[in-house]
Amino acid sequence: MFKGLVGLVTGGASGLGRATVERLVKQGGRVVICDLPTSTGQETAKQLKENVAFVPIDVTSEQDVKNALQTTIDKFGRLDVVVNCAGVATAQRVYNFKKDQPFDLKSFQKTIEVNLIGTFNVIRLAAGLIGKNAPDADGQRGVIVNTASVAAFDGQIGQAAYSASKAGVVGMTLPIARDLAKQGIRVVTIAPGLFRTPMMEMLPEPAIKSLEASVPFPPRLGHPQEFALLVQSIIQNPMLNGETIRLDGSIRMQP
Ligand SMILES: CC(=O)CC(=O)SCCNC(=O)CCNC(=O)[C@H](O)C(C)(C)COP(=O)(O)OP(=O)(O)OC[C@H]1O[C@@H](n2cnc3c(N)ncnc32)[C@H](O)[C@@H]1OP(=O)(O)O
Ligand SMILES: NC(=O)C1=CN([C@@H]2O[C@H](COP(=O)(O)OP(=O)(O)OC[C@H]3O[C@@H](n4cnc5c(N)ncnc54)[C@H](O)[C@@H]3O)[C@@H](O)[C@H]2O)C=CC1
Repeated sequence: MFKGLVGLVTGGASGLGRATVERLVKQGGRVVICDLPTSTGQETAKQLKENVAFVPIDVTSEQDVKNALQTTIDKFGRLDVVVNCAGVATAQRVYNFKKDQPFDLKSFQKTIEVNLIGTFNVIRLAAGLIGKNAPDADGQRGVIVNTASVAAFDGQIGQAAYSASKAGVVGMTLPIARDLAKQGIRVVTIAPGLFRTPMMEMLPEPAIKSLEASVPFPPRLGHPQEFALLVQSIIQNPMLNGETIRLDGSIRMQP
């Protein structure tokens, strides 16, 4: 189905990103995994064999992302799809009155830096490469998929930084889609609910259980493969553009 397609997946060593890499490869695509040097990207690429390459990057670095794009060209000759999954989760009260301590500003900045600015950094540099593709019969040159979160809309206590970063991703989706429309590049954001990944497993099990029980249907955490399935649908459906899609079993998170 994706024979000839070349993808670049940030955060591709783990969780939702990894499931996306696996699906793209299973459908015949070739993929560059971009993740931190400390991640399991190298092992993941080895397991998935010759159609996958790993480039250690920090998404916030211009030089790192340029290197990843150069490797994509050197190894696979083109770039059709970017999936931005790299992200970090933080939880802290705006002011901890028990400890008389304000939210750590560096932590707020880091969350915005990785989740919002990192996503934008990858989009702005990758767009230049995707835009060089010859257009298909519909005029399309490629697709960019971003990952926000339902926390962009109903963030819980402690999620000020995380929600702000993800709301930024939602907010820039339409203007970037409009901006890149002339070039035939679509931009779509997924806002996942709760998915069982290493990020989610950082929460204490009782918190996971209570969150799980608050999903109307199906009353469970999502499987990363279900995220990857939506990425595939977005790539396949040319009318999806400039939109954020919630993928959440209709959860609306409580305070
Ligand atoms: C990854 C994704 O993209 C998907 C998601 O967003 S999944 C949702 C993730 N949610 C989170 O990460 C929640 C983050 N928040 C927290 O972990 C904690 O609120 C916190 C660590 C920031 C603060 O903890 P704390 O200051 O120790 O608060 P704590 O003493 O536990 O609780 C204080 C009060 O707030 C309530 N509370 C704290 N966290 C809560 C929560 N997540 N939901 C509901 N109530 C909460 C407690 O019930 C308690 O209530 P009362 O004292 O009024 O009875
Ligand atoms: N798991 C969930 O329930 C949800 C996850 N999300 C979002 O989905 C995305 C993927 O999350 P998960 O797979 O759950 O988490 P994960 O923690 O399993 O994977 C995130 C990956 O991003 C990488 N990463 C972090 N900072 C990076 C940086 N600066 N540069 C390059 N790579 C970096 C990590 O090394 C890791 O491999 C994140 O953006 C997250 O915020 C959104 C909603 C729900």
